[in-house]
Amino acid sequence: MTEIPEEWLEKAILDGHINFLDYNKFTEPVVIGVGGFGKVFKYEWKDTELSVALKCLRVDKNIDDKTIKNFINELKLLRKVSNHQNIIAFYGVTKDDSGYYNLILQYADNGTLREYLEANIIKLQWADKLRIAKEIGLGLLFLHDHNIIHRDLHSKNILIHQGIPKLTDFGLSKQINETSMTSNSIIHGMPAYIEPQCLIKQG
Ligand SMILES: Nc1ncnc2c1ncn2[C@@H]1O[C@H](COP(=O)(O)OP(=O)(O)OP(=O)(O)O)[C@@H](O)[C@H]1O
Repeated sequence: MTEIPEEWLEKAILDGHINFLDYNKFTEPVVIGVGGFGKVFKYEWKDTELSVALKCLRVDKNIDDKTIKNFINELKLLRKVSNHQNIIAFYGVTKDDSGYYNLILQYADNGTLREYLEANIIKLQWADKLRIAKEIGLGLLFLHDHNIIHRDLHSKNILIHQGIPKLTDFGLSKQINETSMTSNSIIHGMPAYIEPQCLIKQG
């Protein structure tokens, strides 16, 4: 049966599978980035004193089904794995004043790994770099233990919060099961980070 992504989301909220939070719980929006789904804002979450990142799915007439599917895919996978220290925390969804759904994510205060390395390259010791590499590995291991492959891992999809790496951006990720193991040969992700073997096999 074909699943209509937005209907799936509404049903999951209604059935209590996804935490839905009132948009008025979030204050002081600041734009922090723009991604495939739309703008990303930093907000302060009243009641918790946490900063959060709201990732908006801007559904206008130009949006394609693939973008909505990636958004829902990210949400489904985050639900399963976001309780690991090296994966961005996922708190639920909200609907903004324009009626758009937003993912509510932990705010990473040091930005992306790429930005963090650029800003701290002189200060960082080998021990820090090794710890970061090890923690990225732990995040990946946790994904793989849940049969999830990220498929778009690069330095802009790893965020740093208080010096700790957090894997993010699961839009292209995939839950592996027996049927999908053999059937998918499409290449995804940022070209510079794609495993060379994948390109050879395509040739
Ligand atoms: N949780 C977060 N904490 C801090 N900054 C974030 C967070 N999520 C996203 N950002 C910022 O917003 C930018 C865009 O994020 P997003 O994940 O939507 O897009 P992307 O990875 O650039 O694009 P795409 O979704 O198309 O792969 C990031 O590069 C980062 O700078």
